[in-house]
Amino acid sequence: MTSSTNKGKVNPDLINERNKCTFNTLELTHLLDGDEVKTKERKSRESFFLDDADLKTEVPIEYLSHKEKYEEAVRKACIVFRKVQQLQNEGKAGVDNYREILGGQLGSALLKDGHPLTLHYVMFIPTLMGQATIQQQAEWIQKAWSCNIIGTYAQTELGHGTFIRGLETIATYDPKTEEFVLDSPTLTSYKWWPGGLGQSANYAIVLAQLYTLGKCHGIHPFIVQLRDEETHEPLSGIIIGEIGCKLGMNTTNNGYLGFNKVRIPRTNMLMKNNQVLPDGTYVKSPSSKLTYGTMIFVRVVLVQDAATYLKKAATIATRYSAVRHQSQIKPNEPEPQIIDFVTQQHKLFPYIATCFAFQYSATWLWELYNNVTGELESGHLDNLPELHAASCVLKAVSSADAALGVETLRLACGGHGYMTSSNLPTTYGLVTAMCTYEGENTVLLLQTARFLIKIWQNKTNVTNLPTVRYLQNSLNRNSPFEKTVSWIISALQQTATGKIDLANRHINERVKKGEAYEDAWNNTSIELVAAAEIHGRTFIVETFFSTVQKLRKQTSVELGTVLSQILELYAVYTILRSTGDLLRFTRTSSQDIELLQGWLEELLAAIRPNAVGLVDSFDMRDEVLASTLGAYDGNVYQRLFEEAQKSPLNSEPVNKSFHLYLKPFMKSNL
Ligand SMILES: CCCCCCCCCCCCCCCCCCCCCC(=O)SCCNC(=O)CCNC(=O)[C@H](O)C(C)(C)COP(=O)(O)OP(=O)(O)OC[C@H]1O[C@@H](n2cnc3c(N)ncnc32)[C@H](O)[C@@H]1OP(=O)(O)O
Ligand SMILES: Cc1cc2nc3c(=O)[nH]c(=O)nc-3n(C[C@H](O)[C@H](O)[C@H](O)COP(=O)(O)OP(=O)(O)OC[C@H]3O[C@@H](n4cnc5c(N)ncnc54)[C@H](O)[C@@H]3O)c2cc1C
Repeated sequence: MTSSTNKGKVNPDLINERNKCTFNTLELTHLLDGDEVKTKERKSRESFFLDDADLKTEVPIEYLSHKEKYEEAVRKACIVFRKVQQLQNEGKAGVDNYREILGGQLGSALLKDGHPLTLHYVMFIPTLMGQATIQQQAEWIQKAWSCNIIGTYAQTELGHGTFIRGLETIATYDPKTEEFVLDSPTLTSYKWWPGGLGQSANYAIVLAQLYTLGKCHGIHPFIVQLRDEETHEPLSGIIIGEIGCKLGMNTTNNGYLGFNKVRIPRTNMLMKNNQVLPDGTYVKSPSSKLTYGTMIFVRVVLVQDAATYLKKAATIATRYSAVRHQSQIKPNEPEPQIIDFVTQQHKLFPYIATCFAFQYSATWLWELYNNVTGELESGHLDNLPELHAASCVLKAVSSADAALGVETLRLACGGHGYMTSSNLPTTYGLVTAMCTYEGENTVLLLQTARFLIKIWQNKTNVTNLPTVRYLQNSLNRNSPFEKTVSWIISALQQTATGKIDLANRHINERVKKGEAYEDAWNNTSIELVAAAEIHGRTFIVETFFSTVQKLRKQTSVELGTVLSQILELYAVYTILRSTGDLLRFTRTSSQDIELLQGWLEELLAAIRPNAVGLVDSFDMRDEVLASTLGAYDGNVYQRLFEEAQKSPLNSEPVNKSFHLYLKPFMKSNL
């Protein structure tokens, strides 16, 4: 295995685990990357960034002040972006590469607590590409690609993040000067949160309520210059700053922004979808939701990012569990590796399986996204609702499970998992943010529920809608328990259908009793969210199943067996999370649940010899893991001790506070 960059002696427990592994880890690495060539390319990109001496930080960032953290992050971000441009010029920077460079793989290795310029690539450029006219793209895109301007995406305000129709920033068209006047009429209308906005970006896409000829037309995107291109001073009428410390992502430079009657040319409204003509006439696009396109794009790419962060945490916790010994299983026997406790396996292995499950759903979603955006370009909007519903539920489920997974894996490392040097707390900070940004998860699940209920109520023909095809006939499917993934999928589908049907009945009952439909919806929303969630999980299991079926045709028998085991584990674990619903909505009996539990335990035992091999296959370099507990060589205790020496408190034998406070306190008597 080549993932190690650390030349230290490998811990004997890990050597033993690697010797036990029943499959070729390199074969799995290639499969996860796509093929051998892609693995080689990824590794060469990793070296290109990680071996650059200028991108290393001497002092752990945790010991820097807030300001120093930011300054160090900008220093590195500029080097990273320069290198990205170099890749671009060599034609080596596709979306997958940006994903690595900005997300959980390389991004979080280079800038551990967030990148102050990410929004430039993740939302600013994609919005220009998706919402600007050809002429506007000619004006802005090149400047943005070459980073002559750095942008962000300024949508959320102090008062509104979710309900974007309620945004208060105003852009009023003045036909006399052919300009828009941007204004923040209230404190709650100040933009609040955009990444890089504080001190980094000099441009932003600003979402504002458009007024022309006295009429409001809802929110629209505008490109707005915020700072002077030479001095970086805020332009006249721009009130700007950083929002302060957060649970995590403390180097992303999230900012606030207010406008005091700031004028921008008419041509700075992004007009691919809707237009304002010079005389102020408003020309409407076929769908008002096209303005929301960048949000869909980011939700889609986040599913892969959730998988990547989970891979990182799973690698750290699994390797640590192999080298950590504690307690006794039988008296007078040596202390076992903690990975031999079945409860520990239950914390680790389902999340290893989840990494695969999310990666395969992310690939599926990315393909759907490309197909549907291609159709949108030629004016076909038919598949947009399904893309929106699928991206909402997959973003919500993957980020929620990744956050829960990272926290579970942190707990699985006991006290040492609480050290920032384990990198699990910082990873949690990055992942839990995903549950909120780009659409708060409950809100997104309700969007998917809206789609599901609409289909259920209207008895829509679902033949051509892959994510909901199962709704056609699964309500009354009552097959007896079989120890197969197909049975689990069928039972999950039946459960999801039952929950959708029940939520729908409850809405109808409430309406019949005289409630307004919207109140009935709100009063049924606990059930609606639960229905959407199980619908999402069902889809993830189904996609995992069909992917493994395909992959098994090309893998060795040994790897094929392991892939089937982790698929089964993910499926059984998922269905057991819904035991209550299974008993309610299918003919599953209490004995069947016992059989499922037995199956889960068998799978944990079957996967045990390959656990380290599986996470080794993720092939995350030590610099990517950045963890005292997760390094390839497993030298956990040396690393913990070495990292502790970096604490500034250890640089002198006696701290001045002893003389200032402790000693007088200890010597004085009341
Ligand atoms: C450059 C090259 C490429 C390289 C790039 C490569 C990149 C790779 C990078 C990889 C590393 C990643 C690193 C990450 C770093 C972190 C970055 C952090 C970023 C964080 C940024 C943010 O955080 S940025 C703000 C996001 N802020 C939201 O996310 C607000 C949520 N809030 C709503 O999104 C709406 O407010 C909400 C609720 C829908 C209601 O909207 P609403 O009230 O208008 O609509 P209604 O509910 O009334 O629904 C009315 C009808 O619209 C339908 N509909 C609604 N939305 C639709 C839609 N999008 N598309 C179609 N249809 C839609 C709906 O289905 C209904 O349809 P119907 O009527 O037929 O049923
Ligand atoms: C780290 C981070 C980075 C961000 N970056 C950006 C950025 O670059 N650009 C940008 O514009 N924004 C950004 N945001 C803002 C982000 O998109 C919003 O915070 C997010 O959309 C949630 O909106 P909110 O904060 O208004 O939450 P709220 O909507 O106020 O949510 C609070 C609670 O209300 C509930 N709730 C709200 N509406 C409903 C409803 N209709 N039904 C049921 N429950 C509801 C939610 O479920 C939640 O429990 C960022 C946020 C974070 C945390």
